[in-house]
Amino acid sequence: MSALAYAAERAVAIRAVLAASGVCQRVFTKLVNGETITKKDKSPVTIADFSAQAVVNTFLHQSFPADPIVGEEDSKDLRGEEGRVMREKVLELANTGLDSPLTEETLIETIDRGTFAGGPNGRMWALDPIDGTKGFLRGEQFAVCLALIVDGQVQVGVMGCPNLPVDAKNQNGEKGCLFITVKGQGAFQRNFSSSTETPISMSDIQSLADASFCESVESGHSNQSESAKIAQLLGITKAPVRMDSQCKYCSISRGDAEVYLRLPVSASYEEKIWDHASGSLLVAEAGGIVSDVHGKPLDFSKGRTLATNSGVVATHAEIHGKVIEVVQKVLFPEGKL
Ligand SMILES: Nc1ncnc2c1ncn2[C@@H]1O[C@H](COP(=O)(O)O)[C@@H](O)[C@H]1OP(=O)(O)O
Ligand SMILES: [Mg+2]
Ligand SMILES: [Mg+2]
Ligand SMILES: [Mg+2]
Repeated sequence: MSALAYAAERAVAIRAVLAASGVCQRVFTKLVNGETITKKDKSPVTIADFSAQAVVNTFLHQSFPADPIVGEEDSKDLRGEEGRVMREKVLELANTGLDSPLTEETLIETIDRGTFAGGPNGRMWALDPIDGTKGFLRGEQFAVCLALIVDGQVQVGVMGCPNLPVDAKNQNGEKGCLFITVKGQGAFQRNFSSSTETPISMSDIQSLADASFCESVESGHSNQSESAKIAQLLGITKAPVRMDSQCKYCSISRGDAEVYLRLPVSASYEEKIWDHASGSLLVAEAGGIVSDVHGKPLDFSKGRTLATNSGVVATHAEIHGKVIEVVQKVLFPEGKL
């Protein structure tokens, strides 16, 4: 029997994401204010973001040394005397997730392997070492997200969600789950505590009146007043589930909610490929459709951002057309684009 496509990449991605998730979990209880830097775009970054990127990049380099990486973080804030305190903490933390320790020098080099510009040709990994840093800092949802993109198509996606209950019906039960997908091979969940994988699929509700939708906690990331109007027009009566990070893609993929809306807040913000690559393949493999607000597929071949897309609409395949129709009506009432 021939091995399944991308079996090696899948296995390495799982090991890398589990190791990086462990690093994030270990640091959480020890984080203090001074260990958070505010980036140029006003978003926070912590020692855990840098360390998780170093850990994943190390695993990728060991197994696929020729593959470029599009990673969110770079080492700028860790360099020189100014970055010394942060650099030492990142090094110590990253090495808790690695068998062969990095040095200060190899740490910087490893993090900066994530600076690839992306594009339409060949293999590349897209990495968000912590997606939803604000959720991470609040002790709520965040995800370590890794995807393999080949010629602009996402082929493998693995997401680690340390704070996500393994069963949404038991919010106080075990937490920490991994979501795994390979194009054409389905969507799976396993718990951090076991290697048994369970197939997952979206819920195929017949009536939108029974549906619930999820969206960002941050009103600056998604237009929540417009999503409320859309929900009302669709006949959705349940309150939205607000959650940080690509855990939203994971939640709808296993049927916790039916619709994920991410409506543009400003025309100038371009979504990053690492924020959507793994999650969008998971939803597609679980029976859903992911598009932008115009119904256009997300295009991962344009560089580090989804430059030709606007927002995200992810739903079960059966209701996607209807949801896009209403999204268009609310966002573009005059039919203007
Ligand atoms: N202005 C913005 N609009 C949309 N998304 C943003 C914006 N600023 C940062 N993000 C990114 O949105 C994602 C969080 O989405 P959500 O709000 O759905 O949890 C993160 O990837 C976050 O980056 P980061 O990875 O640094 O946390
Ligand atoms: Mg960030
Ligand atoms: Mg992110
Ligand atoms: Mg991030």
